[in-house]
Amino acid sequence: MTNPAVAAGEAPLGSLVAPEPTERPDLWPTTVRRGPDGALTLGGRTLTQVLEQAPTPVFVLDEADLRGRAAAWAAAMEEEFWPRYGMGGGSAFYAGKAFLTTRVARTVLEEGMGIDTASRCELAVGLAALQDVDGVPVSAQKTAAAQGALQEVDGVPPALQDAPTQATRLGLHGNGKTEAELRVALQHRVGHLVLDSAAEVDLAACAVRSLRQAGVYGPQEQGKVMVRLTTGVHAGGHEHISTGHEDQKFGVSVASGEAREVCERIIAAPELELHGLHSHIGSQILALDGFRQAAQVVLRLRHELAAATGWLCPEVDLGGGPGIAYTGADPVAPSAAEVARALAEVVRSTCAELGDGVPHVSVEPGRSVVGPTTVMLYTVTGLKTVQLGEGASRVYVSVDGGMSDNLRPALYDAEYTALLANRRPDPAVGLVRARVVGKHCESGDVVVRDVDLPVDLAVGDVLAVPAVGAYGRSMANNYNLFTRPGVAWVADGQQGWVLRPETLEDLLRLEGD
Ligand SMILES: Cc1ncc(COP(=O)(O)O)c(C=O)c1O
Ligand SMILES: N[C@@H](CCCC[NH3+])C(=O)O
Repeated sequence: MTNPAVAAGEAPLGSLVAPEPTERPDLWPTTVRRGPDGALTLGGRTLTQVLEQAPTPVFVLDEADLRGRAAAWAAAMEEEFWPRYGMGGGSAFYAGKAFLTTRVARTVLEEGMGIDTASRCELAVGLAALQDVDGVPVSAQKTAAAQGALQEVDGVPPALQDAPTQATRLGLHGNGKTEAELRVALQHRVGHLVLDSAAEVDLAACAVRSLRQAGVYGPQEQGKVMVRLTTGVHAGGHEHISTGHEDQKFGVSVASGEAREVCERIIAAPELELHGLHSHIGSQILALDGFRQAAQVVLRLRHELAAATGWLCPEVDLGGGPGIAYTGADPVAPSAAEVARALAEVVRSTCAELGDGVPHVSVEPGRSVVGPTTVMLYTVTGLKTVQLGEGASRVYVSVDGGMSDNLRPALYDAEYTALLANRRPDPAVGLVRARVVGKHCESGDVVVRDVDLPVDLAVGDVLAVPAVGAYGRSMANNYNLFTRPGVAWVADGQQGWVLRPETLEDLLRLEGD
């Protein structure tokens, strides 16, 4: 068979074939391989077995892989920053925004990570999981007034009235937090309550006063808070996911002096303790230099604050952001151990230069914990060939999902790849340049912009898109009243649902009169 040509200026045909799991293991969940029949197997289950219980479109999460990645991050931070090396200790918090359910939260907590949350419902899920895993006893001091405070926040279920009150393995982020949200976090003594603005300092102080009055806090007890700094370091895969530079909504600027003012206010406030300084420079970062630069800015501010006030912040949180590979064109991303080592080196040398003790150092990776653990399975529903002139053509491959289950291509021009999953591609049949598209009424509804697929691809074939675990299901939506796909877990030959597929009933349940 003669392969059709690709358009001028495009990558040569054959260069955009999705790597097999054996070729680029970093792209795929650890247990994915081809079975004897040529179809993929996931978590010890054949593709047919997976699809019998979880038809396409479906996310499939490899639970052993998630455990391994969470354990690797926890171990890397502990090993690099453990006090026996003269460091102040280290910890890793999973950024739940990447994908959070109670099961996912329990899994990462069991493997030694904390959980960073960014909304009241993420916090509620983190609290529920923490209670399951750590069994932290319910506060004996909980009063009716405090229960009233909890109820003020919609979406924090009554079950959380019994939540642990020493949730130091949780964090809460977000710009524009309300006093009620801050109060819930303070009531549960989340370990990383990251204030985002000067206004939040006042609200947090106010919340502590009300918790003292309610008897939830002792008369002198302080709320432990961190401050999110804007370090001026620009990094990340796309403008919309880069967050350390000055002209954006998060954090307080170090360069303008606002950060120092805000921190000094916290140090002076009787209700608050400045537990740490926080920096998050962006997401999908593959080079480590930005992290090093940001760490230096944070540590210098810590030094200046100590010189001015005598208070040396015990902790520094260097945020999330480590990237992953999405296609065969991406480099293999730095491992958790490599990132932790780079941070340890810069923290150690900068503190030595400044003459400061080394702080406890934490990180908040999301994408690199869950991203590669999950593949999306789609069924091919249609094929259309478009002639591009001069013999070039492109095949549009429609699948039974689209921008409602993966918004990243539309939002960030994100690149993905797709592998024929239900049979081994036959090298003898040749390739076509394909664009995998969804079923939504938008021409920008693209799942994979460019990929080379076998010429004999047919309706009914199954495609696997790797690396969709982070910001896939978590940013899924109901456009065109699509029901959001489920997330199946697979492990040791078993499977179940992390999240069941949404149904029409789920959508109709919310309708009003
Ligand atoms: C404050 C904060 N921490 C952690 C993360 C997690 O980032 P990533 O998934 O890139 O590791 C984000 C998202 O970019 C974030 O905004
Ligand atoms: N949602 C983004 C990452 C931003 C994370 C939040 N700060 C993505 O899909 O890449």
